[in-house]
Parts: sequence; structure tokens; C-alpha cells
Amino acid sequence: MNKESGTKIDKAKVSKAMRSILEAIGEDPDREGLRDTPRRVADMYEELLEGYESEVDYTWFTESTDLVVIAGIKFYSLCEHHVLPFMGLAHVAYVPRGKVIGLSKIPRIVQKYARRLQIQERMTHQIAQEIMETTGSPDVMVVTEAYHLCVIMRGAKNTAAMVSMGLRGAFKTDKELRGEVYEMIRPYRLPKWVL
Ligand SMILES: Nc1nc2c(ncn2[C@@H]2O[C@H](COP(=O)(O)OP(=O)(O)OP(=O)(O)O)[C@@H](O)[C@H]2O)c(=O)[nH]1
Ligand SMILES: [Zn+2]
Repeated sequence: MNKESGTKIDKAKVSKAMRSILEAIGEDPDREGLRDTPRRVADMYEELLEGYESEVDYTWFTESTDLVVIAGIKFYSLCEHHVLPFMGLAHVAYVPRGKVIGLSKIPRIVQKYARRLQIQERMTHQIAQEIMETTGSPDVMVVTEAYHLCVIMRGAKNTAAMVSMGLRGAFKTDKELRGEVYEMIRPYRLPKWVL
């Protein structure tokens, strides 16, 4: 079930709609190269939007109260305005209150919220929220940096990167703690777009 829209992806419907789009742009959907395209696009949306249906399986925990930083988590998402990709890196930090979740769960949380129709700020917020809920720590920092193809390929046609910050608890007020995280994530920051 798609938890936000309440519906599962209807692949037959996506495929039919894609065929209509091909016709609408003046293509022949029955020509050899396009014959399977509606089906491929339906399969693609099912894959790219699988985040609606994923749940992270928290099976392992350990105890610590020391700062945890996971830097350079890559993600690919789709902007909900143009349904074009935006992609980049997420960096996550939290100060556990005794409960540390498995390292791999952090990239899984990022994928869960990236693989939907999104805006970057909401994705950043949702990642921070799930980390707060599962670790019980109010002190969470999430930085996402991304290139949006809807800004690069069309419209403004500019290669600006967007950085979105999610600061919770101590990270909101403690500049020194924030600075420590910036230092640690610096080598893992997003490279400059080259095209
Ligand atoms: N803040 C934010 N804006 C986004 C994101 N993804 C897309 N947008 C912007 O959403 C806005 C939608 O604005 P509209 O004016 O309705 O759309 P548009 O006419 O296609 O706008 P242009 O892209 O400027 O041509 C655009 O400025 C997009 O760049 C996102 O993740 N966060
Ligand atoms: Zn867009």
C-alpha cells in the first residue's frame, strides 16, 4: 500500500497513460523502439517509488552516548513538481541517548524517503524525524545536498546545488557541535556538477 496516497501503483494504468503521452507528443507508440516503453516506464515507477512501501527493519541496537556521524549517503529522488530526478548526498549526525541503531539503517531510512515523489526539504525533515523516533534522541542533524534536473535541464537551466538542513535539539543551539559535524562531513560533500 502507498502510505501517503493510500493506493498501490497501478502498473496497467501507468502503462496506458504512457502510451497516451507518446501519442500526445506525436510519436508512434507501436514503432519498434517504443513498443515496450509504456511497460518499462510502469516498471520504472514501481522501482523509483518503492519508498512508499518500505519499512526499515530495526533488529540490532547498541549502547552509546557518543556522537555518531554517517556521511556521504547517496540518494536519487523525483521532484513532485516535474517528476524529474533530483539526486545527491545526505549526511546524518545524532547524539544518542544510550541507543544506537545499526549503521546500515541510516542509508535505508534515506532510501525510504527518497524513493517517492518528494521535495528536498520534506525528505530532510522525514529522515530527521525517523531517526529521532527510533533512537529516542532529540539531537539530530540531517544535511542533504542535491542537484535538481528540473532546474538544470529546463526552466532556470542553472546548475545550482540545493542544501537543506534539518537541525533538531542541541544542533539548533550548539554552534560548536554543529561545526564539529561540518568538519567531519567536509571530505564527503557533493562534487561540483560538470555538465
Ligand atoms: N524548495 C524546493 N523547490 C523545489 C523542489 N523541487 C522543485 N522545486 C521548485 O518548485 C517550483 C515550482 O514552481 P512553479 O513556478 O509552479 O513551476 P515552474 O513554472 O515549472 O517553475 P520553473 O522551474 O521556474 O520554470 C520551482 O521553482 C522548482 O524549482 C524542492 O525540492 N524544494
Ligand atoms: Zn521540479
